[in-house]
Amino acid sequence: MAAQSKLSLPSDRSLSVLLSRASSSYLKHRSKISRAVYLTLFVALANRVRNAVNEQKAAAARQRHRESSSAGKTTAAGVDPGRRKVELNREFFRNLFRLLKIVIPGVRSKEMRLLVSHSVFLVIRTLLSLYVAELDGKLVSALVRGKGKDFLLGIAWWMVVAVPATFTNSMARLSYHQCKLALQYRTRLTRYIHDKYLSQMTFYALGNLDDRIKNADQLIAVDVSKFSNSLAELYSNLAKPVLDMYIYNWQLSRNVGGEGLFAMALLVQVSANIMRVLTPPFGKYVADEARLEGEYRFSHSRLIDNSEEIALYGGHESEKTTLDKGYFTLIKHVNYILRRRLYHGMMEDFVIKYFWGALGLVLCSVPVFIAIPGVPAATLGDRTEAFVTNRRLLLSSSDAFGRVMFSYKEITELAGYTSRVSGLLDVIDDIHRGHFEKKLVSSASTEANAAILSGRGIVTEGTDIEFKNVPIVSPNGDVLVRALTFSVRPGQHLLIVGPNGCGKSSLFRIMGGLWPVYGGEVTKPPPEEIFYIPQRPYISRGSLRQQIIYPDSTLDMARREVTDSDLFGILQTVGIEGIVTDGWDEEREWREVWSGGIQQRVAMARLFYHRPKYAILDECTSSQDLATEKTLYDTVKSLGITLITVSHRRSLWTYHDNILQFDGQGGYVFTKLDAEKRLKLEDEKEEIELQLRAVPEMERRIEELEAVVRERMAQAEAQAEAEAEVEGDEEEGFWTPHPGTTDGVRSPV
Ligand SMILES: Nc1ncnc2c1ncn2[C@@H]1O[C@H](COP(=O)(O)OP(=O)(O)OP(=O)(O)O)[C@@H](O)[C@H]1O
Repeated sequence: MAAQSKLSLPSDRSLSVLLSRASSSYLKHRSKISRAVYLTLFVALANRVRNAVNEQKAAAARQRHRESSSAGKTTAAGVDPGRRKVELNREFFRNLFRLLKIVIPGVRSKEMRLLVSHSVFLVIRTLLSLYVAELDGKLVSALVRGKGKDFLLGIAWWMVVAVPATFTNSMARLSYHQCKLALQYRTRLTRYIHDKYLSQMTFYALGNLDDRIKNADQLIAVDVSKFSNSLAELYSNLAKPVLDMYIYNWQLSRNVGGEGLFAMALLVQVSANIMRVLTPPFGKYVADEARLEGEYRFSHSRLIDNSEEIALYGGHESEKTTLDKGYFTLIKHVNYILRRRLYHGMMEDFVIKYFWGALGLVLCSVPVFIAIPGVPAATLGDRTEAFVTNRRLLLSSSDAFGRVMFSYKEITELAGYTSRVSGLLDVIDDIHRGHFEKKLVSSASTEANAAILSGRGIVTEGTDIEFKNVPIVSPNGDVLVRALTFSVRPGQHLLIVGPNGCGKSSLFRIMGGLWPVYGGEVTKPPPEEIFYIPQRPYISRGSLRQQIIYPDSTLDMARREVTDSDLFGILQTVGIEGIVTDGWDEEREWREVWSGGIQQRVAMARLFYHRPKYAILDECTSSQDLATEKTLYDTVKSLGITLITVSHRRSLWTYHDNILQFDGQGGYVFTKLDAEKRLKLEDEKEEIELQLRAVPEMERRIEELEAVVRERMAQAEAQAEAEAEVEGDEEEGFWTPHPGTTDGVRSPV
């Protein structure tokens, strides 16, 4: 300190002379030095760009090599989006640009207006800060020189400037613009995703036919929001410091000389590069954390969805283990990130606050120590003013630079969210193109199955339902039936039977367009002409009316000219008019209010409301007694609806004309169904089966009886032999006393 204060004294002539000589020689060669410095900078920059391009080319080549070695298994996304590598590379910028186009759709959009007004406030704020820095210098200078009037005037002006400065500060600062922007981004992105997610049955395919996305709900509800916040925050945290850096440094370079500033910038750049190398991949950490959060949340929602079953099984301990495991995996990861952040924060603090702070002070001292020739020596007041202004500028500039540096962490976090959200969009687009990716089970790996899986069938619209050589393939790649051919014409009711898991419901999934058609030809009427009632009735949210007309809206109902009293009539038909207690607008959690049987009848009521051409009834009356089932089926037929029924109940045979019978081994029979004849045959068959079932018991009884007979025969033989022996003895004059007798009386044998 002592040495420094000594150096700064103007009386230290020798040093001043030395410095002024150095500076005059520096000024003499200033333009040459500048040229050399800028040339060096340019060469360094060009080298960095060339290296970056080479790196990208090498990465692309590596990626191509990876893709070609796993041909046929890659997707548009390439890697499982939940786990793909998160880096600040070309892919990140491509993805970010794609999302930016969604969240800021045009120059006239609301988001653009918000961004522009935000930016304007940011510029005004920086210019005002610049002005305040100068004012501060003048005030301190007036203080040092003892100029009271100047000082008071300065203070008054300071207060005047404070009014617009405060307003711009609060407008430019985070809260208002940033939150508004984040909300706008989220709305745009959510709408965009909802449009795609709920079109072409994508929500079904994402969960059932493709396993690249694990928790789509988490991605849409949480990650989109985090991405939007992160993007809005980044603009505030990056745009302002970059602008500050530019303006402050420009002003500083005017005050202290461009080369000094450049030298300092070079040092800062080197240390920043070192820091960047040492910065952990926070983007990947964030993406992993979001994935683990999703998995943990999903375990909880599964517990809630199946609470009754789990409670009845007494499965709470097993569920607790699953939940604990999910939670601790997440927490372990969060703790790991925290530790990495701690070390990284310490390094950042040291470099940015202390090392760069010291560099800044050295820079501020330039005009103090170096007297510029031709320029009159500065007075103490001038030097103070210059120092205070420069120091303020420098503090703001280094603060801005620090924030740019810190924002690297935020950028990597944004990269994490960008990767997850764009991963979801990639997979959705892929599904829309008809490309699915799912880990196939072993049976799918046979060549014959692979050939079926690689094919695609034809789907056409018609009045009948017809399948010609269509394979039924499960999403796991299991070929349930190689080539199925059958047809349903209006009025020709079809019954489908077969063992569990043979592919009965899968047929409807293909018919409904949920599963791809891997071959053959499918003809089917437009979707609105087929109504499907599944095994488990779906009860939606909303009013009682909405339950009956689902998926129609009340507007559709009005368009169909159906009234509430018509609905009541339908409920009477299915025998549940009692559920209307508080009017049609009553809203409750109907799934919990109604029993399974009532839910099935509500599903049938929907069918009577929609009155389609074809009704697919997939075991949907299993909880009904025979009399109710009869009423329901009679009503369906009386409405002219053609039935396609899956049921094991013989009582339903009489309602059908054709039968499609699967054997569960990949074979099937499609034929006319003469219910009466078939029932008779079935009765006879059952009788014979009953008799056959008794055969083993009869055989066992025969064996038992044979054993008894054999035993009796053996006993009789033994007795005969004994008698023969006794007779022989008598003839020879011997007699044997009978046991228990002593009188020598002969006992009869
Ligand atoms: N989303 C899915 N992902 C993977 N495999 C599936 C999926 N849905 C069904 N499967 C499989 O397809 C096969 C046929 O199922 P399907 O539901 O068609 O049987 P089903 O004949 O209707 O049986 P059930 O009489 O028990 O209802 C089963 O092995 C089943 O595991």
